[in-house]
Amino acid sequence: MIRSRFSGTDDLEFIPSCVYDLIFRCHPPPSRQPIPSNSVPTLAATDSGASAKVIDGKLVSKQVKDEVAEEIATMKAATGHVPGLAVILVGSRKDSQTYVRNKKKACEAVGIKSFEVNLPEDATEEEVIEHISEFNNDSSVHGILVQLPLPRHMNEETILGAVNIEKDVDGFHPLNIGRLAMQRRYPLFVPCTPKGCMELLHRYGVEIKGKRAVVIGRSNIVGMPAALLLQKANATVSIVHSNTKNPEEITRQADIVISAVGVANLVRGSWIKPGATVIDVGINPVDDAESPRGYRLVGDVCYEEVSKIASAITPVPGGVGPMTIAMLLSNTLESAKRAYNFK
Ligand SMILES: NC(=O)C1=CN([C@@H]2O[C@H](COP(=O)(O)OP(=O)(O)OC[C@H]3O[C@@H](n4cnc5c(N)ncnc54)[C@H](OP(=O)(O)O)[C@@H]3O)[C@@H](O)[C@H]2O)C=CC1
Ligand SMILES: Nc1nc(=O)c2c([nH]1)NC[C@@H]1CN(c3ccc(C(=O)N[C@@H](CCC(=O)O)C(=O)O)cc3)C=[N+]21
Repeated sequence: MIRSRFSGTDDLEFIPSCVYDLIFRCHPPPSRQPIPSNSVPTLAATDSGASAKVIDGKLVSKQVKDEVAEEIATMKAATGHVPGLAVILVGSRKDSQTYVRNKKKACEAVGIKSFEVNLPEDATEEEVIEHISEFNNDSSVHGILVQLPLPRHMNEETILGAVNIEKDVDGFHPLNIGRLAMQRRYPLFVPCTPKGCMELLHRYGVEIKGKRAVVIGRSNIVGMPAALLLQKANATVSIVHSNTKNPEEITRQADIVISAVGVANLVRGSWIKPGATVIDVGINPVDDAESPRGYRLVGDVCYEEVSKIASAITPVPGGVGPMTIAMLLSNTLESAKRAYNFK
């Protein structure tokens, strides 16, 4: 019965208020892992003009993955169970195939069992939902990820809404997003990329409370949840998007900038307040004949300029990207711990 209520966004309108209370009852935020002794050093304020500290997503993601692997081993010893993550890929986009392959490898490395379904580009929405339902009912699966983007003939909302919210390790279900947007409420899962940005800020000791933050981009999977998380952490948040008239002036007010746009070198040095912390989510391929792939990846931020003005900056690659995967593993472990009541 519950599953049918959660099975599509249209159904949300029909949830009576008593059920709403139940769904949105306060869920405590997950406890934070202690920062290990080999943790990254806390940032010291840098003078403007000096070179920014590099926020090393590869290093932090390794720390997170080590912590996840250790907890999984302990859970396995105590319960006999390991977490399971199911990934559904529709179509044959090369970039999506690479992401899925990398997720699978990362799962194996920490002891998460991975399940994979590959469907052709012309699969129907019903077929995808059938696979989701199977995973919803499989007790060895604790996380379900539907790789985005989906083919254009599919309704993303309907498909993401079919995932059991207790297995929504991407945090994309409308109810999890809804909880993120509510005061004093917490979702069962926070979307991995924005969660990875927050984890980087936290582990590098960047203060958020009372600071001004600007998020560039407002997509459902990155910009919007990133802005909500910063606001929940008591920053004063502005959002810059494609219709914003004076993005440079607004961004220059920020102590913390998160850019998630998909335009190479959009954010120039002149956009940044001296000493700001800059998190670059963008992943943009640019032609490079010298690279074995024929292209290399750059962020949204003009690294050369901004690293001279900011106090700290994430590189691309090696910044937010590896954190996204680490947070997916962490969310999957969190889900399995809940399923087995393992603290
Ligand atoms: N590192 C990681 O783990 C991940 C990286 N990414 C990368 O992050 C980037 C963004 O991804 P995603 O959020 O999915 O992208 P979307 O295309 O869904 O959203 C882009 C956002 O940027 C805004 N925008 C577009 N052009 C401009 C502009 N000139 N100035 C200001 N805002 C602009 C859009 O505004 P509007 O709403 O008005 O259209 C939109 O809100 C991509 O490069 C993607 O590859 C994505 C996911 C994970
Ligand atoms: N349901 C769903 N969930 C997602 O989280 C999701 C998705 N769909 N669709 C696509 C985007 C993109 N994304 C990235 C993950 C890792 C890197 C990553 O590890 N990047 C490396 C570089 C990798 C390379 O070199 O190719 C880095 O930045 O260092 C990047 C991007 C997750 N996404």
